[in-house]
Amino acid sequence: MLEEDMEVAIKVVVVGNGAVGKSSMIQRYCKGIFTKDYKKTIGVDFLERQIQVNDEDVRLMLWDTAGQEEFDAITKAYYRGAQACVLVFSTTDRESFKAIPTWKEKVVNEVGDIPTVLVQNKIDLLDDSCVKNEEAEALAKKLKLRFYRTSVKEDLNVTEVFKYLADKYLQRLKQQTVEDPELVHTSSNKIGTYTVINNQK
Ligand SMILES: Nc1nc2c(ncn2[C@@H]2O[C@H](COP(=O)(O)OP(=O)(O)OP(=O)(O)O)[C@@H](O)[C@H]2O)c(=O)[nH]1
Repeated sequence: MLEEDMEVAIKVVVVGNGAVGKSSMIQRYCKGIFTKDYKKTIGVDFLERQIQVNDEDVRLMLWDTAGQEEFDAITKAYYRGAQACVLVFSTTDRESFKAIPTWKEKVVNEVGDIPTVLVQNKIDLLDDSCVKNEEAEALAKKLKLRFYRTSVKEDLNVTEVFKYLADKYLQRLKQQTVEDPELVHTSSNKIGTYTVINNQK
């Protein structure tokens, strides 16, 4: 245990081009639902889910950021304080794959090196794939990221993505606590208060 009765809250940002399935992934994970309707995310929205990782209570706050460039100014501010990141591209959208390094850079520029995964979503549409397996794996290797293939529609691998991030974050937190016992009392792992400017869908 890190500390008796303490709940660790992790701010996770889910980023990537528009329509790759970011909102759907968060909805699937937090609410257990999937809808076929596409509604462009305006600005930022968040949902949360509580899980147990190695007997530790963890609250994941999943921040849904708009994939459209026009909302860049708003979303950038929301990367701040992020403790983990999901970089998403779609199996059927080559541009979304090509944009991954840029998304990673944007997050790193704001918050530095945080636990991050690369996700290829819409794996149920593999017949219409625009990205070869080897390419995706090579990118993950190049960026030194754990790689997951998901289908939010068919509920494949979504839980694993967030479990991995929570695990990785806790490992880092424990490591930091060993190195600096005071750190566990700082705001970095407490439940923060964030202001949602605009959570319209
Ligand atoms: N076939 C299939 N469709 C999916 C999957 N995940 C999401 N979709 C669909 O893809 C479309 C876009 O999904 P969203 O979750 O709105 O995408 P987004 O990345 O949040 O888009 P922005 O809000 O513009 O950034 C919707 O019609 C979803 O139903 C999947 O795994 N398989």
